[in-house]
Amino acid sequence: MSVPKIEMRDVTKAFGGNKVLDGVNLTIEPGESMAIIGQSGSGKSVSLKCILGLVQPDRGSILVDGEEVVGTRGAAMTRIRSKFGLLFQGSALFDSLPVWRNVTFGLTRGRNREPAKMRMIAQENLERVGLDARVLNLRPSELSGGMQKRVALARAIAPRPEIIFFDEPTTGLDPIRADVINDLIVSLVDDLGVTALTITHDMASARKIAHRVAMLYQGRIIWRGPRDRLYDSGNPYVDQFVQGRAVGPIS
Ligand SMILES: Nc1ncnc2c1ncn2[C@@H]1O[C@H](COP(=O)(O)OP(=O)(O)OP(=O)(O)O)[C@@H](O)[C@H]1O
Repeated sequence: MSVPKIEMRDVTKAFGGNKVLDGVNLTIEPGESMAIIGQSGSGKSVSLKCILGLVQPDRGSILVDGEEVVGTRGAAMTRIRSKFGLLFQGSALFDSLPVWRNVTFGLTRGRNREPAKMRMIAQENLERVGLDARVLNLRPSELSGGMQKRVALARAIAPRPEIIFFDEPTTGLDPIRADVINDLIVSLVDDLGVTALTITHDMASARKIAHRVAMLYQGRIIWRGPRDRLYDSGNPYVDQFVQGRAVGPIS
């Protein structure tokens, strides 16, 4: 078997007396698209930050291509992070910069390097997300929320990361625009052959984007399975959550 792209082993994290992760185990294979679902406050973002090396777990191990992330700093962590692309929840574009510089930000680290080449790279990545050259010189605030998401997607893929993290990719979009973004994510993941990890409470998005879904509850992964089992999991916690019922084992 190949080495998993990402492996979380018994990851535990508390903030003061609040035990947020209580032994999370999760394996994501190369080329796989995984979604973590769970209630607000269930620790989805904390799990993501642990993988990114932004939060240090109290216990456990996180391996990326077999390399330990926990406790890794400096140049070694920078090298691991160079494999990552991230689509933030609120798009997080810089409004002081035109679209093309936003898209190439990860390549130039904010410096104005080789503008002609960077504009070409921006244009190529914008085309991949269905935007044409007319947006290159616009400011993000001149775009709709759906277009801003596309620009943020173009920025996430521009450095050709091996792993892309999608943090609530459909938040703030109407259901139709959300579905357009879901479709785009599916085709980008397929075309670029990347590994993807999405955290979301949008079930339609999880079902569309992910090959497999894992549910976090009380600090543990209580269910994992293929996306077409999400509504047929046989797990009362998953059932209640995906159907959005107020009554059930989750109080
Ligand atoms: N830096 C921190 N310091 C203290 N507590 C934190 C910190 N980061 C997260 N928490 C706590 O950890 C818990 C889980 O938060 P997290 O943001 O991971 O939830 P989530 O599942 O991503 O929720 P949402 O869907 O609302 O984004 C919350 O109770 C939160 O208050």
